[in-house]
Amino acid sequence: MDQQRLDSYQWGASRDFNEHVLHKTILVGDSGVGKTSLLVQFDQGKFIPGSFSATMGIGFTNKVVTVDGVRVKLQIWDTAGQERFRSVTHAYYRDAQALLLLYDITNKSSFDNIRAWLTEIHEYAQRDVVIMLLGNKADVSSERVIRSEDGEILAREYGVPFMETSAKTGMNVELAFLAIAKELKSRALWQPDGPHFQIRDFVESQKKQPSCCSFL
Ligand SMILES: Nc1nc2c(ncn2[C@@H]2O[C@H](COP(=O)(O)OP(=O)(O)OP(=O)(O)O)[C@@H](O)[C@H]2O)c(=O)[nH]1
Repeated sequence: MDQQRLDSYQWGASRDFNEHVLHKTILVGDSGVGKTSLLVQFDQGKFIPGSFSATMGIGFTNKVVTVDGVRVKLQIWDTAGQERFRSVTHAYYRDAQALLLLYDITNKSSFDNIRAWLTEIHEYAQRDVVIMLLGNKADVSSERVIRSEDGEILAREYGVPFMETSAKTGMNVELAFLAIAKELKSRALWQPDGPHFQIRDFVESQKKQPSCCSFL
């Protein structure tokens, strides 16, 4: 890899974060599936239990993820899941490079609505946007109504990677963002003769690790 290209990808022309290569990533899914909680867990490593306050509109958090020694900058947008904000959030899809699409494993309608979300994504987002499906609240096993296999089947149908997460315990939260960062870095620094990163293969290989996907 050409060092100059790598340096300009990592550091940009100045030390101003906003002038670096920022990969815009958006969290979408029904209201209450845990988008804000997932972002707070990833950004601050904590879960704030208690009353649910729905996101109004949209906001973002900048986060640096180190991938194979390279700094990858994600600008993560947290959108409001409520229907009344939908026209606002559509406008943000266009320049998104990645979309994390969440449902709640304890809420059937949030899973059933995934197809509608994917239709919207295909209508408003770029054709090559990276999409990852996440079944959140995996810690609430007693209230589970969507089997992990159902998530797998749906993800396979749409050709997107899938994993279950818990914003409460942190399960797979870093892994989900790491996978997205790896894919975006690989695309940004793509070389014709270099290895091509496959996000679905990466996610599947990580799920097979003994340390993966535990609720403990
Ligand atoms: N047990 C458990 N509760 C969760 C998890 N993620 C979120 N919650 C709870 O679910 C509720 C909704 O979470 P939010 O993160 O606000 O959901 P949201 O998707 O951002 O909702 P909108 O802003 O309306 O789109 C809150 O009470 C959270 O504490 C999780 O992984 N496990």
